[in-house]
Amino acid sequence: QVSDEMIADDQSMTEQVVTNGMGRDLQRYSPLEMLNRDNVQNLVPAWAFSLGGEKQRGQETQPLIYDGMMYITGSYSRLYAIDLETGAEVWQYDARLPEGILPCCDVVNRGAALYNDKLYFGTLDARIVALDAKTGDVVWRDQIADYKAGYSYTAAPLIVDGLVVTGNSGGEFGIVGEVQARDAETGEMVWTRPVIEGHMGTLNGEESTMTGELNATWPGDMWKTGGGATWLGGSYDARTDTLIFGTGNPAPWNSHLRNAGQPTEDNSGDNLYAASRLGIDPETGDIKWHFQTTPREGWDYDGVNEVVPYEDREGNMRLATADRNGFFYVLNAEDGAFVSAEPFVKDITWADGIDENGRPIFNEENRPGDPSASADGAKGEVVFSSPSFLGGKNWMPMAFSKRTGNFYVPSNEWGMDIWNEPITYKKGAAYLGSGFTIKPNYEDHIGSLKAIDPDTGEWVWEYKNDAPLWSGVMTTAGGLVFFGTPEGKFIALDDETGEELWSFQTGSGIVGQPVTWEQDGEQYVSVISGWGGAVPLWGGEVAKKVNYLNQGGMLWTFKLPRELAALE
Ligand SMILES: O=C(O)c1cc(C(=O)O)c2c(n1)C(=O)C(=O)c1cc(C(=O)O)[nH]c1-2
Repeated sequence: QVSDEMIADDQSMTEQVVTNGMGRDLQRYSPLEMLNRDNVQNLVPAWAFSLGGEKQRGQETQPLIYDGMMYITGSYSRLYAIDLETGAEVWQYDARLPEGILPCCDVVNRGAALYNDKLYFGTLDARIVALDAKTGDVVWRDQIADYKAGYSYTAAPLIVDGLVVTGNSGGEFGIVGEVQARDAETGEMVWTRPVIEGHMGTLNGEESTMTGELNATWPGDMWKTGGGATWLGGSYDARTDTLIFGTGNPAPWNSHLRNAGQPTEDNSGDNLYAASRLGIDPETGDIKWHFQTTPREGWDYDGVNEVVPYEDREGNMRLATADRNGFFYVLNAEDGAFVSAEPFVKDITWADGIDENGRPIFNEENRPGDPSASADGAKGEVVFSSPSFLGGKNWMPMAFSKRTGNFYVPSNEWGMDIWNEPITYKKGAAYLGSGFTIKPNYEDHIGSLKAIDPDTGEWVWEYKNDAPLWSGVMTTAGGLVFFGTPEGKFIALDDETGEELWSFQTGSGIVGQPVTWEQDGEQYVSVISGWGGAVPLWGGEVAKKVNYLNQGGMLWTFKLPRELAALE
């Protein structure tokens, strides 16, 4: 049984990985050092596991490891239980999706959660399912929202105080972002927190508090379909007992329809709380603080990227997040107050920087134009903006190293031509009001893994990759940084220099999230391979450039054999 203590100590308990993020602070750091810079060249495959069938694409899962088992989710809302010793399948669960699901960005799932004797995972028809971890039998199942209205769910759930806490997806369909907390045992709803101003939360079945202030930052009824999907799930800072969720783009993309196209004296076009980070009370669902990365958002710069609690070199409790908009933010962990923001990509054109209050210094001429100002009203002025709407960084998680004190950030150097068009809301239909073409900013690379000193924002080193990076990163006390590439390589770098020390060709592009653990005195590393996610669907010319490999669905497990650990 996975206890609250095991969840709280997941980072230091090296024989298990029971949380998404290798700890609910999502540091993705392992204190294991058996495998290290001196012996990583001896890392060899132990076993591999195919997800089987025809559903070979978009494998974004992070494996969970507990009690001799590995649990992975697969694309198309599948979950597999695998024997950790042999790599043999023990059971599998297929959610059997209905026709007409509407995930915006591929049929992905990013992982499950473990608590007591159950596994929890989300499905593309916007459900949360609790399974018996031993048998795979359904214990309870509940609907998060209506998939016919464009809702889906791709994130890993988060377990806090006996609650299973979920986000939602659907920002491209004019849904309303929400965080929900259910009793993990029974599935009963405890609270809900819609994240767009004007909507009511609930607590124990009763209406609780309104989110924000009705119409304070949205014109007319636009808040009713305001987007802000909480589609990456959240983190938990135990030191302040705070859930931290990011919120996606406001809907529609066309900012001129949301009073966000022009600066206003009272910031009434900010469209709270889209493109923000929210600190939420796990007991009541109340918002404790908010920090909006992109007020007046107009480029699809979702604010969902993971927020990582950490201690800086002076012992301050901080939160770090690398936003789609290209800036790496440090916030105060107590109240989400702005501390600093520095660019983590080379070319940012939509803003000249971030001011001392954390607000962007907008470059107004790089905001896509208002179609209603054009001669026929059909298309606004086309502008070039960087980063592209897929972001300086997308969902693929960065890692913090307790060894170096640096963050390791998977980033992409690309921009886009973007324009606006008229659009009206229609249930279950795309609600963008924008068009775009992504362009690489450099000939020789789009992907760029950077080691970033959070105290200064300085880039310690950069590892360049031809294709856009789309996999999670993991650090270890052995001085290693693991990640994968769309070209199929699973790579270990030196955390101090960025030098490539080891790599393995996995056969398909990697968009998964690596983990490591200890078993019978030996260190193991796993990652899933299977190209997919938003790049092949939305990347246009860039996507063609990276179609090197076949689709896939293979979990690879590597180990450092005992007899090779001492060999250099
Ligand atoms: O607004 C949303 O609801 C939403 C959801 C998702 C998702 O759930 O996967 C993505 C996005 N937006 C998105 O903007 C995006 O770039 C994206 C990339 C991916 C992916 O898995 O590669 N998902 C999503």
